Amino acid sequence: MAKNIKVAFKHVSKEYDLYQNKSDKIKSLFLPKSKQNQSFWALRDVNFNIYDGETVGLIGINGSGKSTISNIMSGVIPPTQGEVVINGETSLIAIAVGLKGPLTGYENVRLKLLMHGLKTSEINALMPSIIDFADIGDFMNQPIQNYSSGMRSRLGFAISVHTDPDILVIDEALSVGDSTFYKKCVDKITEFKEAGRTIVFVSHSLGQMKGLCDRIIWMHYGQVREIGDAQEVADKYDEFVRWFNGQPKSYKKEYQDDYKTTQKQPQKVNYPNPNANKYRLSWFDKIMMTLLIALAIFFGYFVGTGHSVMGLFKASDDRPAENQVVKTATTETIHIETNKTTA
Ligand SMILES: Nc1ncnc2c1ncn2[C@@H]1O[C@H](COP(=O)(O)OP(=O)(O)OP(=O)(O)O)[C@@H](O)[C@H]1O
Repeated sequence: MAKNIKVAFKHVSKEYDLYQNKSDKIKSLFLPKSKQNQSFWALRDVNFNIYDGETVGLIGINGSGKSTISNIMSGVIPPTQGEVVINGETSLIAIAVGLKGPLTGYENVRLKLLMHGLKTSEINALMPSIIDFADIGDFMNQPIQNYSSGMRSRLGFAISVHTDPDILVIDEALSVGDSTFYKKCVDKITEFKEAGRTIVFVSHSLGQMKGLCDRIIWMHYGQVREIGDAQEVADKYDEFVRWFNGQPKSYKKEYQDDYKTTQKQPQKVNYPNPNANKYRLSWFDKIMMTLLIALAIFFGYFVGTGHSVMGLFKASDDRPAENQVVKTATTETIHIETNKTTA
């Protein structure tokens, strides 16, 4: 029987612009691509399918593109080129994604579940179970910017598993929890697997990968190096890491620099993203953005300096003469001083 594809990456590439400063970033919205800064291809021509009910691991050294894939898969960022097909609803659990720092634990739960389309009554019904799973006590009332990474992960995991997703993407979220929480998460993942859900798992831990995954995708500097049986790919990756760690420092640097340089070079073959127009800014959007930025600077100036906007519209004759202003200020100062002395 043919397996149903849950996630398909077809010639997917992701380009990031390497900005020197914030103003470069704003300028890039308006400049043609040819005049912009250097770019970096975090993913190049990535192809894979993930099937219904599979648990697939993403492995690779730092910067190899694992989180870029998990973010594209979860709709957090768009691909630059190629096509991504997702058959179902994805829920991403990652330490740095999806939770809003200034909001409390409770507020984050409500916000995330509302975004998943749940009604208030459904959220209220799920709340006790989420609180129980996260097990962070009174911290539920605190803004999550005060949480440790383990606590964020607990809350993120608790929320995501209660959204009942078709595809669960877990990006390094297990690596920061303590062993009790880890066990709880693994039990939940096993429950998901047994229920036939699809899981994508990003981790640096080969032990976790071998224990939980059916297949592994090994990413290497933005490209797929191997896809296959979890045990086999994990062993090959382990062998590579051991080999690499055994190399002299100068060789390691040369190896890394060579790949990074290649990642800065333009694409040789371009595969269009069929959904690109969904993400592209139209000229209308650009004009509206310019107007909004101009208005923000305009009002920001008045808020920052304490001047009144109405002052702009006053006839110049109505404005007090310079010496008059000085006189008023002096009178006020004397008045305040007098009050202070009498008090
Ligand atoms: N916003 C960005 N702007 C520029 N480069 C970026 C951006 N985000 C990621 N990158 C680069 O893209 C590459 C892939 O990053 P990604 O976070 O996907 O790697 P990773 O495999 O998840 O790494 P790690 O194991 O360290 O989490 C890295 O070289 C990173 O520096």
